[in-house]
Amino acid sequence: MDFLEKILLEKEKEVAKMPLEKVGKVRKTTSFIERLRKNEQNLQIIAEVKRASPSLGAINMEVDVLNQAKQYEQANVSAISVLTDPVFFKGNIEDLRLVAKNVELPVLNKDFIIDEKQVNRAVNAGATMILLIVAALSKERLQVLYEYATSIGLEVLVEVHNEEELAVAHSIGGNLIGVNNRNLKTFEVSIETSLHLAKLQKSGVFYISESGIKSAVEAKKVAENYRAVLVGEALMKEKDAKTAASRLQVRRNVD
Ligand SMILES: O=C(O)c1ccccc1NCC(=O)[C@H](O)[C@H](O)COP(=O)(O)O
Repeated sequence: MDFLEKILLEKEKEVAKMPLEKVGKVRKTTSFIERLRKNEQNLQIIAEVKRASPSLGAINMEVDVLNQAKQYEQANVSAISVLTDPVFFKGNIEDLRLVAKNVELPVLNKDFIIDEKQVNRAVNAGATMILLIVAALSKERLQVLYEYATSIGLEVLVEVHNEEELAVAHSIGGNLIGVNNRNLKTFEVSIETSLHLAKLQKSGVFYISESGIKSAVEAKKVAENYRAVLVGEALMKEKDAKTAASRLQVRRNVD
């Protein structure tokens, strides 16, 4: 069994116990895509709240979640991602609720979403975006969850890792696609994944490079072909997360 299968097995147990909430309205904010449209010149940041991970174990277990989110906001990031998986990432939905209540920014519920119950819970906690991972869902289920989420006003980041998954993300009409540089089955991380898949980009779609961005060096490598980067570990390990997030907003050479 690979790591992703292990995570999904636990997720099924978690979701089975999760109550079905009646979904409310999506929190109002300038959407993430709107922010990307307005800020083409510099690489935008989705800054993540990530206490721990399956690949690293503890990253920053003592984090003051509100303070971390405020530092991200002061650094002018375009969105905040909150990991809500309790078993492998030591997160929870209350972290997301706290962040969403205290920032104006779009908030991404980063989790392994396999069921509408999780989508409703995300909206009710203040998320404006969810993640759907192509490798975690059948194409049919991906399409159903994508349509459900967008129909209630969420933005959906569709995550891929290879050419086949990218084709699936395009075929379901994904307009916000995240290329994860981390292989979720082996945890291997390579920026080459983003560089390779950049050749297959389509117009009208916003592409984000996820994972393994540690400094302006990696940010510059993807800046030409990607509108934003999703960064967790590098920001969670920094004392001054605001400065660290600001440094990643490199020029994109798009004049
Ligand atoms: O981070 C992991 O170890 C991990 C393992 C298995 C599935 C997902 C995993 N991470 C989720 C993410 O995609 C990252 O948190 C996110 O892209 C930020 O990555 P990084 O900047 O490398 O912390």
